[in-house]
Amino acid sequence: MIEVKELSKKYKGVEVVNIPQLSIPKGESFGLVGNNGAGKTTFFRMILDLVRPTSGSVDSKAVNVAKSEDWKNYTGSFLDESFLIDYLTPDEYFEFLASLHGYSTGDLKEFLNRFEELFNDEITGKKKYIRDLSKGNQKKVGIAAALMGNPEVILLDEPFANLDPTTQIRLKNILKEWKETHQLTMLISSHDLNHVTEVCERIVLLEKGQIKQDIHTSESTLKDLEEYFAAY
Ligand SMILES: Nc1ncnc2c1ncn2[C@@H]1O[C@H](COP(=O)(O)OP(=O)(O)OP(=O)(O)O)[C@@H](O)[C@H]1O
Repeated sequence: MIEVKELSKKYKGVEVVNIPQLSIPKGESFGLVGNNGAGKTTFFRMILDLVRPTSGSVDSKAVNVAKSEDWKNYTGSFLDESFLIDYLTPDEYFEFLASLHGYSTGDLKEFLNRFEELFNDEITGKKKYIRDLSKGNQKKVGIAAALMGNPEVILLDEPFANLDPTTQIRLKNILKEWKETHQLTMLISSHDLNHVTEVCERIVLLEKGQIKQDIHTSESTLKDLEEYFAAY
Protein backbone atom coordinates (compact mmCIF):
# COMPACT_ATOMS: atom_id res chain seq x y z
CA MET A 1 0.00 0.00 0.00
CA ILE A 2 2.77 2.42 1.04
CA GLU A 3 6.23 1.99 -0.47
CA VAL A 4 9.17 4.08 0.62
CA LYS A 5 12.19 4.18 -1.64
CA GLU A 6 15.55 5.81 -0.87
CA LEU A 7 13.76 8.49 1.15
CA SER A 8 15.88 11.30 2.55
CA LYS A 9 15.07 14.68 4.04
CA LYS A 10 17.74 17.20 4.86
CA TYR A 11 17.40 20.57 6.55
CA LYS A 12 20.40 22.85 5.94
CA GLY A 13 22.48 19.85 4.99
CA VAL A 14 21.55 17.84 8.08
CA GLU A 15 19.74 14.60 7.29
CA VAL A 16 16.71 14.11 9.56
CA VAL A 17 15.14 11.16 7.71
CA ASN A 18 16.95 8.43 5.82
CA ILE A 19 14.87 5.37 4.97
CA PRO A 20 16.28 3.31 2.09
CA GLN A 21 13.29 0.98 1.86
CA LEU A 22 10.05 0.36 3.71
CA SER A 23 6.83 -1.39 2.68
CA ILE A 24 3.58 -1.07 4.59
CA PRO A 25 1.04 -3.58 3.27
CA LYS A 26 -2.70 -2.98 3.09
CA GLY A 27 -4.48 -3.58 6.38
CA GLU A 28 -1.35 -3.34 8.52
CA SER A 29 -1.35 -1.46 11.81
CA PHE A 30 2.04 0.21 11.76
CA GLY A 31 3.46 1.91 14.82
CA LEU A 32 6.32 4.39 14.65
CA VAL A 33 8.32 5.07 17.80
CA GLY A 34 11.45 7.11 18.49
CA ASN A 35 12.73 9.82 20.77
CA ASN A 36 12.10 13.55 20.25
CA GLY A 37 13.54 14.68 16.96
CA ALA A 38 13.88 11.13 15.57
CA GLY A 39 12.05 12.18 12.39
CA LYS A 40 8.61 10.62 12.92
CA THR A 41 6.55 13.69 12.06
CA THR A 42 8.79 14.60 9.13
CA PHE A 43 8.33 11.08 7.77
CA PHE A 44 4.54 11.28 8.13
CA ARG A 45 4.55 14.72 6.51
CA MET A 46 6.39 13.30 3.51
CA ILE A 47 3.80 10.50 3.21
CA LEU A 48 1.12 13.22 3.10
CA ASP A 49 3.12 15.38 0.67
CA LEU A 50 3.25 18.21 3.21
CA VAL A 51 7.04 18.11 3.12
CA ARG A 52 8.93 17.31 -0.05
CA PRO A 53 11.76 14.76 0.25
CA THR A 54 15.27 15.91 -0.53
CA SER A 55 15.54 12.68 -2.50
CA GLY A 56 13.64 9.45 -2.90
CA SER A 57 9.90 8.89 -2.90
CA VAL A 58 6.81 7.66 -1.13
CA ASP A 59 4.33 5.71 -3.24
CA SER A 60 0.76 5.05 -2.17
CA LYS A 61 -0.87 2.29 -4.23
CA ALA A 62 2.17 2.43 -6.52
CA VAL A 63 1.77 6.15 -7.28
CA ASN A 64 4.20 8.79 -6.04
CA VAL A 65 2.27 10.97 -3.55
CA ALA A 66 4.17 14.06 -4.70
CA LYS A 67 3.02 13.54 -8.29
CA SER A 68 -0.65 12.67 -7.91
CA GLU A 69 -3.68 13.70 -5.90
CA ASP A 70 -5.30 10.22 -6.06
CA TRP A 71 -4.15 9.16 -2.59
CA LYS A 72 -6.08 12.03 -1.01
CA ASN A 73 -9.39 10.28 -1.80
CA TYR A 74 -8.64 7.31 0.45
CA THR A 75 -6.25 8.73 3.05
CA GLY A 76 -7.33 10.18 6.39
CA SER A 77 -4.93 11.98 8.68
CA PHE A 78 -4.60 14.01 11.80
CA LEU A 79 -1.12 15.19 12.67
CA ASP A 80 -1.88 18.37 14.61
CA GLU A 81 -4.46 21.10 15.19
CA SER A 82 -3.57 22.82 11.93
CA PHE A 83 -5.60 20.06 10.27
CA LEU A 84 -8.77 21.50 11.85
CA ILE A 85 -10.85 24.54 10.92
CA ASP A 86 -10.79 26.25 14.27
CA TYR A 87 -13.35 28.99 13.64
CA LEU A 88 -16.05 26.33 13.28
CA THR A 89 -17.77 24.43 16.07
CA PRO A 90 -17.24 20.65 15.94
CA ASP A 91 -20.82 20.26 14.65
CA GLU A 92 -20.19 22.75 11.82
CA TYR A 93 -16.88 21.07 11.02
CA PHE A 94 -18.39 17.58 10.87
CA GLU A 95 -21.27 18.87 8.74
CA PHE A 96 -18.80 20.48 6.37
CA LEU A 97 -16.80 17.25 6.05
CA ALA A 98 -20.01 15.23 5.73
CA SER A 99 -20.99 17.31 2.72
CA LEU A 100 -17.56 16.74 1.16
CA HIS A 101 -17.87 13.00 1.68
CA GLY A 102 -21.48 12.87 0.44
CA TYR A 103 -22.92 11.83 3.81
CA SER A 104 -26.63 12.30 4.41
CA THR A 105 -27.77 13.73 7.75
CA GLY A 106 -28.53 10.16 8.80
CA ASP A 107 -25.07 8.94 7.73
CA LEU A 108 -23.44 11.69 9.78
CA LYS A 109 -25.55 10.90 12.83
CA GLU A 110 -24.68 7.23 12.54
CA PHE A 111 -20.99 8.06 12.10
CA LEU A 112 -20.90 10.37 15.13
CA ASN A 113 -22.78 7.83 17.25
CA ARG A 114 -19.72 5.60 17.08
CA PHE A 115 -17.74 8.32 18.84
CA GLU A 116 -20.31 9.02 21.53
CA GLU A 117 -18.28 7.38 24.28
CA LEU A 118 -15.02 8.94 23.09
CA PHE A 119 -16.58 12.40 22.89
CA ASN A 120 -17.89 12.03 26.44
CA ASP A 121 -20.55 14.70 25.90
CA GLU A 122 -17.93 17.42 25.41
CA ILE A 123 -17.72 17.77 21.65
CA THR A 124 -21.01 17.89 19.78
CA GLY A 125 -24.03 20.06 20.59
CA LYS A 126 -21.93 22.50 22.59
CA LYS A 127 -21.76 25.61 20.37
CA LYS A 128 -18.10 26.00 21.29
CA TYR A 129 -15.53 26.81 18.62
CA ILE A 130 -12.86 24.21 17.96
CA ARG A 131 -10.22 26.79 18.91
CA ASP A 132 -11.75 27.00 22.40
CA LEU A 133 -11.69 23.25 23.03
CA SER A 134 -9.00 21.69 25.19
CA LYS A 135 -6.07 20.08 23.34
CA GLY A 136 -7.44 16.63 24.13
CA ASN A 137 -10.89 17.48 22.82
CA GLN A 138 -9.42 19.05 19.68
CA LYS A 139 -7.60 15.78 19.17
CA LYS A 140 -10.84 13.82 19.44
CA VAL A 141 -12.39 16.02 16.75
CA GLY A 142 -9.35 15.55 14.50
CA ILE A 143 -9.24 11.79 14.87
CA ALA A 144 -12.96 11.40 14.19
CA ALA A 145 -12.65 13.72 11.19
CA ALA A 146 -9.75 11.64 9.87
CA LEU A 147 -11.93 8.53 9.95
CA MET A 148 -14.74 10.17 8.03
CA GLY A 149 -15.34 8.96 4.50
CA ASN A 150 -14.06 5.45 5.27
CA PRO A 151 -10.40 6.02 4.44
CA GLU A 152 -8.29 3.03 3.43
CA VAL A 153 -5.24 4.51 5.13
CA ILE A 154 -5.03 6.68 8.20
CA LEU A 155 -2.05 8.52 9.68
CA LEU A 156 -2.19 9.72 13.26
CA ASP A 157 0.64 11.57 15.01
CA GLU A 158 0.66 11.05 18.77
CA PRO A 159 -3.03 10.12 18.99
CA PHE A 160 -2.84 9.25 22.70
CA ALA A 161 -1.06 12.42 23.84
CA ASN A 162 -3.22 14.91 25.79
CA LEU A 163 -5.99 12.36 26.28
CA ASP A 164 -7.11 11.25 29.71
CA PRO A 165 -6.63 7.55 30.56
CA THR A 166 -10.31 6.70 30.00
CA THR A 167 -10.24 8.31 26.58
CA GLN A 168 -6.96 6.61 25.68
CA ILE A 169 -8.57 3.23 26.32
CA ARG A 170 -11.68 4.18 24.34
CA LEU A 171 -9.55 5.41 21.46
CA LYS A 172 -7.53 2.21 21.47
CA ASN A 173 -10.74 0.20 21.19
CA ILE A 174 -12.07 2.38 18.37
CA LEU A 175 -8.83 2.06 16.39
CA LYS A 176 -8.63 -1.71 16.86
CA GLU A 177 -12.28 -2.16 15.93
CA TRP A 178 -12.03 0.15 12.92
CA LYS A 179 -8.99 -1.67 11.64
CA GLU A 180 -10.77 -5.02 11.82
CA THR A 181 -14.10 -3.92 10.38
CA HIS A 182 -12.75 -1.64 7.63
CA GLN A 183 -9.42 -3.36 6.81
CA LEU A 184 -7.84 -0.03 7.56
CA THR A 185 -4.13 0.51 7.05
CA MET A 186 -3.11 2.44 10.12
CA LEU A 187 0.08 4.43 10.68
CA ILE A 188 0.48 5.69 14.22
CA SER A 189 3.41 7.53 15.74
CA SER A 190 3.52 7.49 19.49
CA HIS A 191 5.68 7.96 22.55
CA ASP A 192 3.27 5.75 24.44
CA LEU A 193 4.94 2.36 24.11
CA ASN A 194 2.18 0.66 26.02
CA HIS A 195 -0.64 1.79 23.74
CA VAL A 196 1.25 1.59 20.47
CA THR A 197 2.33 -1.99 21.07
CA GLU A 198 -1.24 -2.90 21.96
CA VAL A 199 -2.76 -1.33 18.86
CA CYS A 200 -0.05 -2.05 16.27
CA GLU A 201 1.02 -5.40 14.89
CA ARG A 202 4.28 -3.92 13.66
CA ILE A 203 6.57 -1.40 15.32
CA VAL A 204 9.33 0.50 13.57
CA LEU A 205 11.84 2.26 15.76
CA LEU A 206 13.36 5.39 14.30
CA GLU A 207 16.57 6.87 15.67
CA LYS A 208 18.09 9.99 14.13
CA GLY A 209 15.99 9.45 11.02
CA GLN A 210 17.02 5.86 10.49
CA ILE A 211 15.20 2.59 11.10
CA LYS A 212 16.92 0.82 13.97
CA GLN A 213 14.36 -1.91 14.53
CA ASP A 214 11.44 -3.31 12.58
CA ILE A 215 9.49 -5.59 14.89
CA HIS A 216 6.51 -7.86 14.52
CA THR A 217 4.73 -7.10 17.79
CA SER A 218 4.87 -9.94 20.30
CA GLU A 219 4.45 -10.34 24.04
CA SER A 220 8.04 -9.25 24.65
CA THR A 221 7.93 -6.13 22.43
CA LEU A 222 6.91 -3.67 25.13
CA LYS A 223 9.65 -4.87 27.47
CA ASP A 224 12.22 -4.90 24.64
CA LEU A 225 11.35 -1.33 23.65
CA GLU A 226 11.42 -0.12 27.24
CA GLU A 227 14.88 -1.63 27.65
CA TYR A 228 16.03 -0.03 24.40
CA PHE A 229 14.86 3.44 25.43
CA ALA A 230 16.14 3.04 29.00
CA ALA A 231 19.61 2.30 27.66
CA TYR A 232 19.54 5.07 25.02
N1 LIG B 1 11.08 22.89 9.04
C1 LIG B 1 12.17 22.45 9.65
N2 LIG B 1 13.34 23.13 9.56
C2 LIG B 1 14.45 22.68 10.16
N3 LIG B 1 14.51 21.52 10.89
C3 LIG B 1 13.39 20.82 11.00
C4 LIG B 1 12.16 21.23 10.41
N4 LIG B 1 11.21 20.31 10.70
C5 LIG B 1 11.81 19.36 11.45
N5 LIG B 1 13.12 19.67 11.64
C6 LIG B 1 14.09 18.88 12.39
O1 LIG B 1 14.00 17.55 11.95
C7 LIG B 1 14.26 16.66 13.04
C8 LIG B 1 13.11 15.66 13.12
O2 LIG B 1 11.96 16.34 13.60
P1 LIG B 1 10.55 15.64 13.73
O3 LIG B 1 9.57 16.66 14.20
O4 LIG B 1 10.26 14.89 12.49
O5 LIG B 1 10.84 14.56 14.89
P2 LIG B 1 9.81 13.71 15.74
O6 LIG B 1 10.36 12.33 15.81
O7 LIG B 1 8.44 13.86 15.23
O8 LIG B 1 9.95 14.40 17.17
P3 LIG B 1 8.92 14.55 18.39
O9 LIG B 1 8.81 13.19 19.00
O10 LIG B 1 9.62 15.52 19.27
O11 LIG B 1 7.62 15.08 17.83
C9 LIG B 1 14.43 17.53 14.29
O12 LIG B 1 15.80 17.69 14.51
C10 LIG B 1 13.78 18.84 13.88
O13 LIG B 1 14.37 19.92 14.56
